Amino acid sequence: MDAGATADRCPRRRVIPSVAGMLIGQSAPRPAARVQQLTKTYGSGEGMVHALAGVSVSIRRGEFTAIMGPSGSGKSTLMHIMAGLDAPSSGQAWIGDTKITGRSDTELTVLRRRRIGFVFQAFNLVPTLDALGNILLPFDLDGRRPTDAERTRVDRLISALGLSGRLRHRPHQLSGGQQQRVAIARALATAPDLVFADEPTGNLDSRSSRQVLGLLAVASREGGQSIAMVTHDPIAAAYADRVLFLGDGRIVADKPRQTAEQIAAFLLAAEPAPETGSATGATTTAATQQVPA
Ligand SMILES: Nc1ncnc2c1ncn2[C@@H]1O[C@H](COP(=O)(O)OP(=O)(O)OP(=O)(O)O)[C@@H](O)[C@H]1O
Repeated sequence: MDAGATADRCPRRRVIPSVAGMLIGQSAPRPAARVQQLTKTYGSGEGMVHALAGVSVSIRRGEFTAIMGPSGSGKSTLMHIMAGLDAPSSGQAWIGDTKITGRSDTELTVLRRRRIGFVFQAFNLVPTLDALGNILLPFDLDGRRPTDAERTRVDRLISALGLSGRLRHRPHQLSGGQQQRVAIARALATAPDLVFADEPTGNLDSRSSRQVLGLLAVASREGGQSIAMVTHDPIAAAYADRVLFLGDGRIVADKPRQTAEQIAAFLLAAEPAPETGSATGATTTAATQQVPA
């Protein structure tokens, strides 16, 4: 683990000399995560799939980034490699200043536990723990109890997510949406530097979705947390500061905050052509073009 683990939260100020010899402070926050020339190939021969075909991109610190694209475009693969849950076929990945490609499973487990929060489609809740036990699990796994300030923060999350009346329920006693909200509270409980969320609103009604997206937006805007969220939903992506679009395992567009209508229009224009003829099994999109990191 590198020494930058705690320092990463506080972007260093890069000092550059002006022409007059004065020193001008310029904020140059390092990215929360980045990948370079990432490829991921599954299978071989005729069945080979290029899930990622040379992706270079950064998740900026303190920003809420949405990752969109057609089904099979590589969104989950990219997120899993960025989070150290999967290894690329080639290329490199960093979390903060820590290069994660080539690290051992043990090192990656500690890194994830300390610095990353996860919300996945399959909630990954522990069936034998009640909702509160699941929410507090990151502290248990780190071998410590929450501080008073952390407990206050957790209580606020529980209340904001409407879970106060469900804390003693085990996952099988909760609805899908409630389980999803428990997973979100757990992901944000330790205020990790970086939160990866894969379709976090996939199982939620529109009111719960707004609550969750609002929480993620506040976590980045006020808490300085960096959020990377995979979503198919233009309304969800409209909460983000930045929207990355994937197609054919490549970044095809990188846009600042968009309205849901702008996002939907872009997705429509990028829909796969009827006859793709792709040899790789990946889809060809009208808007496919590599965008530099
Ligand atoms: N374990 C695997 N074995 C073989 N192929 C895989 C595997 N995981 C993913 N793929 C393939 O890699 C490509 C990218 O998959 P990925 O799950 O990253 O796409 P996605 O954009 O997240 O899709 P969706 O929106 O449907 O979840 C797809 O063609 C998929 O079939």
